[in-house]
Amino acid sequence: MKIGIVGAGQVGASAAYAVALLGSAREIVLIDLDPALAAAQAEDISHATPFGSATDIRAGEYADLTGAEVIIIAAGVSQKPRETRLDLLARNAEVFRIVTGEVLNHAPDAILLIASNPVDIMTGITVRLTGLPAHRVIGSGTILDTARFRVLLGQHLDVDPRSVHAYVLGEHGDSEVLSWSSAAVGASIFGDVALARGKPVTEDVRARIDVGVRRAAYRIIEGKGATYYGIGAGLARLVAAIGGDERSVHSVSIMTPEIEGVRDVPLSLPRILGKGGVLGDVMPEISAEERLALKASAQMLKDTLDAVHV
Ligand SMILES: NC(=O)C1=CN([C@@H]2O[C@H](COP(=O)(O)OP(=O)(O)OC[C@H]3O[C@@H](n4cnc5c(N)ncnc54)[C@H](O)[C@@H]3O)[C@@H](O)[C@H]2O)C=CC1
Ligand SMILES: CC(=O)C(=O)O
Repeated sequence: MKIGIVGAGQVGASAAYAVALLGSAREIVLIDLDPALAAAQAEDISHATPFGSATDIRAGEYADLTGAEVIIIAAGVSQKPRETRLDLLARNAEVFRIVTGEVLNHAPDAILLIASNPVDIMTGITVRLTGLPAHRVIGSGTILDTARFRVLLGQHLDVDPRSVHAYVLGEHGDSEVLSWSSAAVGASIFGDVALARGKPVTEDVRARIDVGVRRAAYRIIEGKGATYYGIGAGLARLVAAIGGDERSVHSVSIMTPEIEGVRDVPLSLPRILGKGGVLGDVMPEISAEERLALKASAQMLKDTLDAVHV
């Protein structure tokens, strides 16, 4: 499969590196406003391929996207310390006006994977700008928050996070909803396993893990200026799910007709991914408190998107 990545900065390059190691695509084209950066990233990552997979990676122009089945958009500005994701909206909306037009001209049939922040709003804006159906414009949404949640839940129980099934719903951002009520280890309820293993989910444990997930980006950006390895691996995983027509479940963001009474809103729910993009939703049973939080997150995202004029 051929894929394109627009934005060859830290996130775009990390995604390309992860795709090359996982072997989730045969060919990668990297595009950036700064062609020298794209060329340098492509050359550097190509030197990893003998250790990973037979992936051809090169820098290119928009015309080189012809035939790409998936295009990751990671172009634009990123948060500086103390900025929120929503603070990036006006600047990245301008970038997307240019980028989406070029992408559509050269790869009208591609599935778009949006990574730029605020990712839910950028996903909604991309649907508006391109007119593509919702299932083909997929924001990485809460894949990273879900991964952070699973890591911390796994650490709490000393269990492999791949055996922890838990989702973060709603916004990829401050209003996100950690669904504790639907969290599971293997096929058992997380809280029951925690109790049985002598590590109950107390208020303190919940608060520590909530901050660990919700504030992760702020902590990492304070420490090293940006986050990129986690999302890079997550994007490569989504590419594999689509390219391999896996029908695996990931918490990604798409324009959603209705959730908790809020209509036409971009947000994350667990969804089935395959060749055509999003093939369906797998909404977990969640508590009344989580439903209220999800409604508030959805309403905030809807109000923010409605206020954008593109
Ligand atoms: N969805 C998620 O979970 C995450 C999203 N992000 C977001 O990803 C985005 C990229 O972050 P980084 O890679 O760290 O930033 P970066 O600054 O390292 O890279 C952004 C790249 O976009 C390029 N660019 C800007 N305008 C462009 C245009 N018109 N056409 C083509 N390329 C253009 C820049 O030249 C730059 O190389 C940010 O919005 C950031 O907030 C970051 C981490 C996680
Ligand atoms: C930057 C960002 O969105 C994150 O690391 O979650």
